[in-house]
Amino acid sequence: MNLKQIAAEHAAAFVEDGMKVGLGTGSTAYYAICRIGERVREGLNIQAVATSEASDKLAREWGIPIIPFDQIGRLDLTIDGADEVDPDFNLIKGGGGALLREKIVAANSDKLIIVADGSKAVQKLGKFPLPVEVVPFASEWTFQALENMGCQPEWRMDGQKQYLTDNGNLIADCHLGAIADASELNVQLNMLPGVVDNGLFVKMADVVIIAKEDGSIDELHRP
Ligand SMILES: O=C[C@H](O)[C@H](O)[C@H](O)COP(=O)(O)O
Repeated sequence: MNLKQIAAEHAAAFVEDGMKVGLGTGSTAYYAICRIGERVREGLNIQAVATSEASDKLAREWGIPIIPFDQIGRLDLTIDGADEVDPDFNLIKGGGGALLREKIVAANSDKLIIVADGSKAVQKLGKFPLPVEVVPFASEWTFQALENMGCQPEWRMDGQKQYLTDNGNLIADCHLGAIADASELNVQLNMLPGVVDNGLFVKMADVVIIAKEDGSIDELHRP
């Protein structure tokens, strides 16, 4: 079993009968969806929402009942991955482009459980380029505004074309280096007209599950 799978399967055990569950996106959340799917096939009764078209498809393949977001109500928990996790439970997410739906689903969850291998645990966020989701209208103007803020943005590409999120928006990956104040940066970015959201999840994670090189697991709970 690889480390992502170890962390994800540990988290899947948090899901109980009757729960409403948010399903994350990415190569770590993948294993959580598969494990939850196995449990559904064994008789676990849950309702779920997915944070991306890819996770929606995977969940349906496993037979996990997917409910439209606006019909499911408050979620008991969401299991998702992250690109970076700091000691204060702040995250960078969106390496897979799903940050907006992930943040909405996380905000609608009683508990956000983050699963990751040890490489994602950092002292300071920012080595991983911070994804910023930008509406296509006036996108070069927004890009310039990000540059003026010193964010060193770079459009995410999909071959020769600009990458498009599930919401039809663009992603500017911002090469920030160590982020001094994630909370302040989160607000500053989201105040820019044209920015839909960014990949900083400030104190949204409740539990962080890290699988380490030796196969052991750190299960950290936000105080
Ligand atoms: O947009 C994608 C998500 O935020 C992912 O959860 C994040 O990028 C981590 O992905 P992975 O588990 O593949 O490293």
